[in-house]
Amino acid sequence: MINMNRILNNPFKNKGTAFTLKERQQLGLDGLLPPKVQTLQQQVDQAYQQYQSKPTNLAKRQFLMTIFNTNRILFYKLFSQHVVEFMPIVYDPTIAEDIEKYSDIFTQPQGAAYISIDNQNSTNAIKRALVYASDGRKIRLIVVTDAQEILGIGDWGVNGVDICVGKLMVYTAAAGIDPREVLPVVLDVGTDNQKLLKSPNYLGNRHARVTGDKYYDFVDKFVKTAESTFPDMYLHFEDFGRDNAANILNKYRSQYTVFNDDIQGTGIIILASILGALNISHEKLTDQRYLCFGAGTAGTGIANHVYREFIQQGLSPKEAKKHFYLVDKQGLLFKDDPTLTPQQKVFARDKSEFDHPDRLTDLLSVVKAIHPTILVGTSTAPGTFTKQVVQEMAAHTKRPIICPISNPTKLAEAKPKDLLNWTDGKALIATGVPYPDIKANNGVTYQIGQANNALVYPGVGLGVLAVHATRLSDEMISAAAHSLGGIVDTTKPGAAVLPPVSKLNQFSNNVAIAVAKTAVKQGLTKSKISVDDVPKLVKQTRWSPHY
Ligand SMILES: NC(=O)c1ccc[n+]([C@@H]2O[C@H](COP(=O)([O-])OP(=O)(O)OC[C@H]3O[C@@H](n4cnc5c(N)ncnc54)[C@H](O)[C@@H]3O)[C@@H](O)[C@H]2O)c1
Ligand SMILES: O=C(O)C[C@H](O)C(=O)O
Ligand SMILES: [Mn+2]
Repeated sequence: MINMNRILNNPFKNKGTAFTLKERQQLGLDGLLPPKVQTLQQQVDQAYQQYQSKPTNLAKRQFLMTIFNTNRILFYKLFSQHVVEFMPIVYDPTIAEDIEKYSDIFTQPQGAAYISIDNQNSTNAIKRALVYASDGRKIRLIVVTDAQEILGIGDWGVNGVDICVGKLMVYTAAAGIDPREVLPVVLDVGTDNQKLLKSPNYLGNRHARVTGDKYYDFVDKFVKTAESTFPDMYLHFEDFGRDNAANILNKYRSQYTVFNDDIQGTGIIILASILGALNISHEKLTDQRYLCFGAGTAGTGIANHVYREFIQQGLSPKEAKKHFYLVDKQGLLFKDDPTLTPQQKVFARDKSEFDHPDRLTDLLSVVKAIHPTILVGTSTAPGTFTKQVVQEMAAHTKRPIICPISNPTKLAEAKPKDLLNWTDGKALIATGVPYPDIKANNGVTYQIGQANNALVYPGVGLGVLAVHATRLSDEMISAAAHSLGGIVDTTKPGAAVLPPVSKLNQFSNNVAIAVAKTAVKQGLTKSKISVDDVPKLVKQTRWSPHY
């Protein structure tokens, strides 16, 4: 009896109606399923019919989560046949709505590990949570969040667990990461979200965020316990707050194989977007002037990776820095500002460079003063790339590169259709969420590249796992960005700056091979591997859904 329950209730083992009659007998499942034995494809088709009947995106997501919670193979087979359609449902933007409502609509813990600073703040308690949640599985990938800065929607406390589950789904759908080897983890250190603290339904710790040493000690216990419990594990940090994200990455990256998606994943995808745009415009990177709008975790992370590419392409660090400008709430960031974060300080400017520095307090004035050729929005401030800003930028460069990537959709700095219309189709655009093709006023149909880190982090993970990389180096990150080139036909009018999501599987493979080869060349693998073996190892590491 116990055995039977374990199998039908174990999403990693359950096949549902696809258990053959013989299996049903052997496993003690006689009479526990309707008589018809279905193939995986029949289950997929039937599930897809049900999916289509759901009235809203949230209802669609919840339906898919039911499949996810009962049968992972069915879920991933279904996902694999509808990647483009499902990405915005299981992931961004629908996931944002799901996170906001998580406690109100809670039905299932989704196989995550919940680690609370209140009652699990010890190595033993953390280890127990990790061991119980992994239930005997060998974990090779953890996505962890403390949910302080979820997408652009802010602090969502324990509700943020969804982003880890969603990111992991994309790992498997895009790059074939074995779903049995992954674990979503949420660190609940409290929340400063008053709405949650007041809500009777809220399921997390009901107090303000713990900060300072106590917070860092807790994170440290988690990292060390996770690393010792799962020694062959790649640790992905997601949506930590601006004051902590870079600190945590920098603290652990020379010791463990860790990755911060908002800093590094976003760095890769925007660098790839820029390289893709320059392939279309035939301009040189080192001729560009870069303006970051919203200099937080993602903004400064991206700037840093693009800056490295300037150096890669021959500029000295001092020369390269001259091409970068950061704007945040206060306007252009200057060195004498005592509120700058360490990441902002790197690119802050001298007031003496400008005639009227005190006037540079809004985006339009800064654009007028510096004439950027690349504008990247990570501000969470919707609609801030106005017609005036964009036309001012376009007046001084032939093909302005514009990336409004604040998520979800409602927070984007601009809509791609407007950007195209305001610039007569000249803007080279990448957005955070997917957009359908756009027919602009000039008659050309434009494809819009999706600059979401989801296009690259799965491939990076696959590469790391395939060769058991011991660190994730800047060189591996740069290789990932470069590997996205050559897929789009850049001669076609309206070509996108990035390859389409429909080719996610193909280019995740390219990313994985590039990352893994670089790790091998740098000697950053657990054992010695030949570069020639990398494609084979990547292929072997890819899991695919079948019974
Ligand atoms: N497309 C992607 O792959 C991707 C990846 C990471 C982050 N993002 C998006 O980027 C945004 C920022 O994320 P983050 O993690 O860096 O958050 P963050 O809080 O670290 O950074 C946001 C920054 O914007 C600044 N800001 C807020 N309002 C502003 C305004 N009106 N004008 C100028 N600056 C303003 C804040 O002061 C802060 O420095 C989010 O919407 C997130 O979804 C997208
Ligand atoms: O989750 C996403 O859609 C991308 C990114 O990591 C973000 O924080 O916005
Ligand atoms: Mn994120």
